[in-house]
Amino acid sequence: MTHLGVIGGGGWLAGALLRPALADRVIRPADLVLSSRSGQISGFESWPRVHMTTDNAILVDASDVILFSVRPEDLDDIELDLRGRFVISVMAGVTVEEIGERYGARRIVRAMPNACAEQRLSFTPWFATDDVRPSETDFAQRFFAASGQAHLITSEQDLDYFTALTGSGAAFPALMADAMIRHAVESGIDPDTADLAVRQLFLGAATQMMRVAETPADIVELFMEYRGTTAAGLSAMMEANIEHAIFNGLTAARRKASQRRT
Ligand SMILES: NC(=O)C1=CN([C@@H]2O[C@H](COP(=O)(O)OP(=O)(O)OC[C@H]3O[C@@H](n4cnc5c(N)ncnc54)[C@H](O)[C@@H]3O)[C@@H](O)[C@H]2O)C=CC1
Ligand SMILES: O=C(O)[C@@H]1CCC=N1
Repeated sequence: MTHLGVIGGGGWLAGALLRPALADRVIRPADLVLSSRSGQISGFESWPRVHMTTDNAILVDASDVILFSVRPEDLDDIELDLRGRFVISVMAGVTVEEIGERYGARRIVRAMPNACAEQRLSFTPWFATDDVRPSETDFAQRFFAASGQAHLITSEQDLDYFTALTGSGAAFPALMADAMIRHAVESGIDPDTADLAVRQLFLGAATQMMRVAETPADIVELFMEYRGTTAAGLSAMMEANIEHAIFNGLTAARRKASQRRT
C-alpha cells in the first residue's frame, strides 16, 4: 500500500483530507507520516500508529507520495530534493512549474480541495502532469474521493479559478447565511432560533439543488414566476445588484490566487 508523507500534516486542510482517507482505509495509519513545526499534531488520536515528525527529510525517505499542505509562503523554508518522486500539492497559487523548479519533481498532481473535506463534501478538481503514472493518478483519485467529489481537469490554469470558486468552501455561502441571521435577529427572532433556521435553510437549499434537475437559475425563475413574497425579495436583491457583489468577490479571490506569479 502507498506510504504517504504530508508536509504541513498538522494544518487545517491536511486534517480535513486525511481523516476521511484514514477512515476509508485509502491509507493505513502506519503508512502515514505527518510533519509539522512542533511535531505535536492533534486530531489523529483515533489512529495512534500515524507517525509524526518535525523533519521533512525523514518524511520524504519514508514515503512514496509527498503531499505539500503548507501555506505557500512557508515553501521558502523547505529545502528538499524530490527528483524522481511523486508529489501532490494542495497549495493555492503554487504552479507545477514552481514545484518542479524548487524540488526537481516532474510527477506532480495539483489539487484544490476545500475545508468541507472534513464532512466528505469537498469539490476537488485536480490536475496531473503528463509524467504521472497510472498507479499515481489512481491513488490521487481515491485519496481525494474519500473527502468529496474528486474531478480530474486538464487545464492547470483553471485551478486558480477553482481556488476562488470552490476552494473557499463554506465561506461565501456563510457570508450570506450570516447576513440572513443578523436580519432575522434585528427583526425580533430569538438568536438561537435564527441560527438554527438559517443553517437548516442552507442544508435544504443545497440538498435540493443537488437532487433536482432544475438549475439554480431555473429555481430563481420558478419563484419569480410565482409572483409571491419570495419574488418581491428576489427583485429587491437583484435591484441592489447582488450579482455585482458576487462577481467582484470571485474576481478578487481569483486575482489573489494567481498573485504569486504577477
Ligand atoms: N484551509 C483551506 O480551506 C484550504 C487551504 N488550501 C491550501 O492548503 C494549504 C494548507 O492550508 P491550511 O491547512 O489552511 O494551513 P494551516 O496554516 O492550517 O496549515 C499549514 C501547516 O503547515 C505547517 N508548516 C509550516 N511550515 C512547515 C514546515 N517547514 N514543515 C512542516 N510543517 C510546516 C504549519 O505549522 C501548519 O500547521 C495552503 O497552501 C492553502 O493554500 C487549499 C484549499 C482550501
Ligand atoms: O483562503 C485561502 O487562502 C485558502 C486557500 C484556498 C482556499 N482557501
